[in-house]
Amino acid sequence: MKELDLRLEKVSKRFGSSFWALRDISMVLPKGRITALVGESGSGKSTLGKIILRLERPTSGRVLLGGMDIFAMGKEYTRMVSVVFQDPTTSLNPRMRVREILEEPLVVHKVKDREKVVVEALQKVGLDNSFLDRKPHQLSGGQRQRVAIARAMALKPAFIVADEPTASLDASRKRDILDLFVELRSMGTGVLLITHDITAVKYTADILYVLYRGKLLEYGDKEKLLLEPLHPYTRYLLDHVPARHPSLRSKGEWTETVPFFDAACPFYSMCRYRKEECERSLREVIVDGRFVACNLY
Ligand SMILES: Nc1ncnc2c1ncn2[C@@H]1O[C@H](COP(=O)(O)OP(=O)(O)OP(=O)(O)O)[C@@H](O)[C@H]1O
Repeated sequence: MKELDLRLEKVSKRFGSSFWALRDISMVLPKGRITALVGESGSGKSTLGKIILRLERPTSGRVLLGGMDIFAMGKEYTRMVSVVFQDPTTSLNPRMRVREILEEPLVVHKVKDREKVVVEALQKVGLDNSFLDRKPHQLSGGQRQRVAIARAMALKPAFIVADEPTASLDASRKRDILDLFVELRSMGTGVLLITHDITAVKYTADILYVLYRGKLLEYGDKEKLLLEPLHPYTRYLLDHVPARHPSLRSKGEWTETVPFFDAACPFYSMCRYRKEECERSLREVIVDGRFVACNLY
């Protein structure tokens, strides 16, 4: 049987007539691994997540699950790939009780023994049965995100896309939620962790993809990448580990050394090491087992 992985093949996404939010993205999400996708605000992370969730269609390229085009698949796809959004306040229906929130996907997919599945899912995220009859406003932020994760886990999906799942939480709650993703990995689930938070990446991820202005600039084994980043943008990103959400940081950190224009390398105008050729062409190479798109290599 073909290995069950999620695979993006040269996925591009254009908004309007000329804005490319994603350019030629190829990536593989293995099962039982946490793959982190990092990049600053506006780099295209959420757009990529939405494409995997079939909420957006790529302008070109393909997304495959176990070799099948996901846009040709039926309802079974939503059973195999589920989602945890950033803000559980908006992603959970305020009128529903926890029981109904957890049951909803089970009803859609005609799962039997729903009560048992619901209770099990709740237990896995560390909440007891007393939560079943509560509504989202009766829960703390951390508990709401636990419920969102329980809902995502209930169908035992092969993959979970988590888009900034800890952004709305304080530091101690963050760690608890990240631990749940680590547990999901041990159960064989593949996780795509979309984040701007390098600390979360350090703590959980196995594989790291670095996205900048819609282009993958570097990816590979997390340990190697954090220890010895190759791309000047990855180095820049790690030197500026955000203490706060990007929207709250001072703009000064992002000074461009020349005005931005559409060079072959999207980091051209920020890069201290740029060469003349970076304006016209960008080399993509494998160095020490990882991918880097940079003319320095
Ligand atoms: N539906 C849309 N129509 C037009 N432009 C869009 C649309 N969705 C996203 N974009 C643009 O695409 C770019 C990438 O957006 P995206 O939300 O994917 O980035 P992101 O890396 O997730 O950022 P953030 O961390 O701020 O959510 C942005 O410039 C955004 O304005």
